[in-house]
Parts: sequence; structure tokens; C-alpha cells
Amino acid sequence: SNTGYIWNTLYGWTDTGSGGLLPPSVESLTQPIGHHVAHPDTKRRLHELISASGLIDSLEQIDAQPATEADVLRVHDKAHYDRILAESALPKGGDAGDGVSPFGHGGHQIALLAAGGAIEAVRAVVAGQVSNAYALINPPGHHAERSTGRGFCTFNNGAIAAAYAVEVLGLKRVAIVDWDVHHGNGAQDIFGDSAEVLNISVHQDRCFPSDSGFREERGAGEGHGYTLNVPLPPGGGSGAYDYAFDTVVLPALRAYKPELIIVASGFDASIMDPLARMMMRSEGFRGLARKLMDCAAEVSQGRLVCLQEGGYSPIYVPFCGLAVIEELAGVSTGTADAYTPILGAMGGDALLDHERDAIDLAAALVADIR
Ligand SMILES: O=C(CCC1CCCC1)NO
Ligand SMILES: [Zn+2]
Repeated sequence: SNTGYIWNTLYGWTDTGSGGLLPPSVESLTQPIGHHVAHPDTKRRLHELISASGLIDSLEQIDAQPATEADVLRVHDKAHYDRILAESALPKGGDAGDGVSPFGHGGHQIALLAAGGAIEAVRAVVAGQVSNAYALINPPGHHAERSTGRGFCTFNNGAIAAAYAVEVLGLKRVAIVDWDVHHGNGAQDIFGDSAEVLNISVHQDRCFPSDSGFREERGAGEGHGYTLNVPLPPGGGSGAYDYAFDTVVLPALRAYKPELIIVASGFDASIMDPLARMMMRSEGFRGLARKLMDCAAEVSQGRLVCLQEGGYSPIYVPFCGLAVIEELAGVSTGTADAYTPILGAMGGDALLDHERDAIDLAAALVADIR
């Protein structure tokens, strides 16, 4: 059993501009700054830790190929695709669609390479070339909707990969498990009326987008019941996430029996992340990966593909990612997370009553999955 790994130098060259989160503006006195929260250095540092720890020697490198227009148009409308290409041709590039998701000149090439990396990982896992895979792709995708990009996402990498698995590889049931701390609104928008893709999102309640991700959003028509949202109160750690996975995510996967599990793997639920208020540590993410691997072994012949989404702490994302990819590969490099003594002592891992109550309400929705 071997683990596929995707990285491309261009994923480290996305141009997130000179703002910290918003573009700099003299009018609003938002100063320019060296690193935008989504600066690609964070994900490049994860790649470098995978290399420096020696883990990379246990992984099978898979080469990303750019997604084609046809790949993108399975989930996005042509107007979105055409606008991204047009803005990418501008000297200073453009924006994915919400005004806070900049990309540089030629950025469409990197966005297509991210989507293509997701496709290649799914292709290799379904073909049995590797037993599971981690695609360290960038820019992320899970906020991108059919008609627009948003939340730093240009094309919905996970949705493009899921649609490829269904329409090209002929799979009948694909599950997307989104443990990024923000709501997986993109797959919900794209697959909301389909039972062929079960979309499960565990996220901080009303963090981003602040107006979606509620339990009541369950899909429509054929898709009713196949959108499953698990909003968590702020401040949750591994107690909340483990309980959410044990009582909602894993039972939903056992009921649905997907032929492939795609993970929208963001590390912005970590205690060090600037864009959310959860308290996960690297060992907590390792535990979620283990739970999904055990469930995949039961239901999807072990087929599990992790796609990088968010994660904004250049200090801590490397250790969260290393833990997950070590677990996928069944390898221990002996690289202890040096931050555990400090960050592990900050509390937040106990499951609190209000977290349990919120998760129990989502658990009731699993009954409608068949
Ligand atoms: O990591 C992300 C991006 C969230 C930010 C997008 C704008 C403000 C919050 N989504 O998963
Ligand atoms: Zn996120």
C-alpha cells in the first residue's frame, strides 16, 4: 500500500498581492504587507517539511497535469471560466470573483494545475496505482461555486475531481468530507441536487461564508439529504471534532458507502490559524485522518484522496500536514511536532455540552442517507 503525493513548484508561485487580507488602500489606511494570509509560502513550507523529514521518500510522486476546459465546465459555467482566463491575461491579473481573492498575471495556469492535480490524484487512486493520496495543491477550491470563485478559490478542485470520477471514471457514489474550518459552500452549490455526491462539511459556525453551512441546508430534489452540514461553536478542539466524526461523518459514510472519499483538507481549524477560532493541533488532524482511513477501508476499498484547501499559519500548517500525510502513508518519520508542548497545553480539547448538543442535532440527519 502506497500513498500518492502531488506538489508542483507553481503551487508556490501564486500571487496573492500586497495586502494582508484586503488589497492595500490609502483611503482605508490598510497598509501593504509582505505576506497575504493566503501567501503560498505556507503550503511551500509544508512541502519542504515533507521533504526535510524524509517522508517524501515514502510517497509516490504523481505529476499534476493542467485541467482542461472540459474538466472545468463539468462543474462551472463557461462565463466563469472565460472571465478567469480574461482577467489572467491582464498585466496585474484579476480576482476569483468576490474582490478579496486576487490572482496574478497568468494565474489561470496555476488554478488549472491545481484542479488537474486533484484529477490526477483521483485517477491514480481509482486506478489502484496508489492506495490513497495527498494533493498539496494551490490555489484552493472549496468555496468556488458554479458561477463564481470566492474565498481565495478560483476553480472548485474537489468538485472538478468528483465530477471527473462520476462522469469519466463511472463511479456512482463519491463522498466529499470537508474538514477545512470554513463551510464547503462550493460543492453544496454544485452538487446540491445530486445524490451521486454526498457533501459533508464540518466547520466553525458562521465563520465563512457567514450566511451558509447551516444544518437546514440539506440539498434539493434527488440531492435532498446528500448535503450534510455540521456547524461547530467557536473554540472547539479534538474533542468536538472527534465526536463530530464518530457520531456524524463516519455513520454518514457507512450509510452512503461511497466508492471514493475526497477530503477537502484545510488546516485552518488549527489553534494557530488567523482566519478562524478553533483549537485543533497536529495530533488532532492525525486522528481525523486515521478515522477516515479506517472508514475508507470499510466502505471504499481504502480509496481516499486528500486535497489541500485552507490553512494560514506558516508556522503550524507544516506540522498539521506532516501528521496527516504520515498517517496516510503509515510511516513515522520520528519528527515530533515541536509545538505540541506549548500548543497542546492551551486547552480546548475537552468536548463541551454546547458542542455535543450542536453535533447531536446534525447526527439526526444521517438517518436520511441511503
Ligand atoms: O480558508 C478559507 C478562506 C476564508 C477567508 C476568505 C475571506 C475571509 C475568510 N476558506 O476555506
Ligand atoms: Zn478555510
